[in-house]
Amino acid sequence: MTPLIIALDKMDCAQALALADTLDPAQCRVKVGKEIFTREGPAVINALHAKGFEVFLDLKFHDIPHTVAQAVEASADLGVWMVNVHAQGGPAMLEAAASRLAAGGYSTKLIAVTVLTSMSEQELSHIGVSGSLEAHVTRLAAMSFNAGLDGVVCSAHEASMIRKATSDAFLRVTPGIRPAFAAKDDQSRIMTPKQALEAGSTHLVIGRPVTQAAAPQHALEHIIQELNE
Ligand SMILES: O=C(O)c1cc(=O)[nH]c(=O)n1[C@@H]1O[C@H](COP(=O)(O)O)[C@@H](O)[C@H]1O
Repeated sequence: MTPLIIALDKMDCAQALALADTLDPAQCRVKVGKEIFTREGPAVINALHAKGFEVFLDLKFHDIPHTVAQAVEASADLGVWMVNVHAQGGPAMLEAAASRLAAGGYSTKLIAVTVLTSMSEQELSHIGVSGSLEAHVTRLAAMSFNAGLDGVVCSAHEASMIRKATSDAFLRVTPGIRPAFAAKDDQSRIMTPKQALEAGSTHLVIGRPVTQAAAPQHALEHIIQELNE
């Protein structure tokens, strides 16, 4: 199955579905995030499922364990392929979420955001995290692995380190992907799709380079071509 996940950001339901119509569910999965889900709710997920897409619901839950377990279960009830939480919520929160999905027999994958790809080491120090960014990401990834999650969201720069600290099967979902033809935007720790897979990513989250392109399907095909070169 394809490693590509296209982030449907900054859109309403009609725009997201129009964009999805230009994409091929055999070539990518789609990610529904806070902006569109807050506007449109589960209807957008149902519509994307009806078009044959597997959906990553990216709401990055971060709350007390009980609340997050309930929210993750509610997401799984929507039939989504993947859902995420913030690893910074701590081991009890992560374990509550993972064990709730396991107890319910859900196949929805649960992953945790380590350190956002927009953050630099300097910014991390502003929120009181001392030491290297890599060490912090690895610590959060190991914690997520031990709590029974399926993987993490991280920068491709950290993917190989995380694989070593966890397992090959532990998913490394990496945003901050910028094909050779695209602008960096607000992302800080970026890589091209090909570099990211070579560096140990299992899945690539790509938003603006595809969604803001004049011809999104053409941009997606360009990325697939870059991957195959
Ligand atoms: O969880 C995410 O998907 C995520 C985590 C992270 O650390 N950085 C990050 O950029 N993302 C998401 O990945 C997508 C990246 O979009 P582009 O920067 O437009 O490619 C956005 O939907 C972000 O919300």
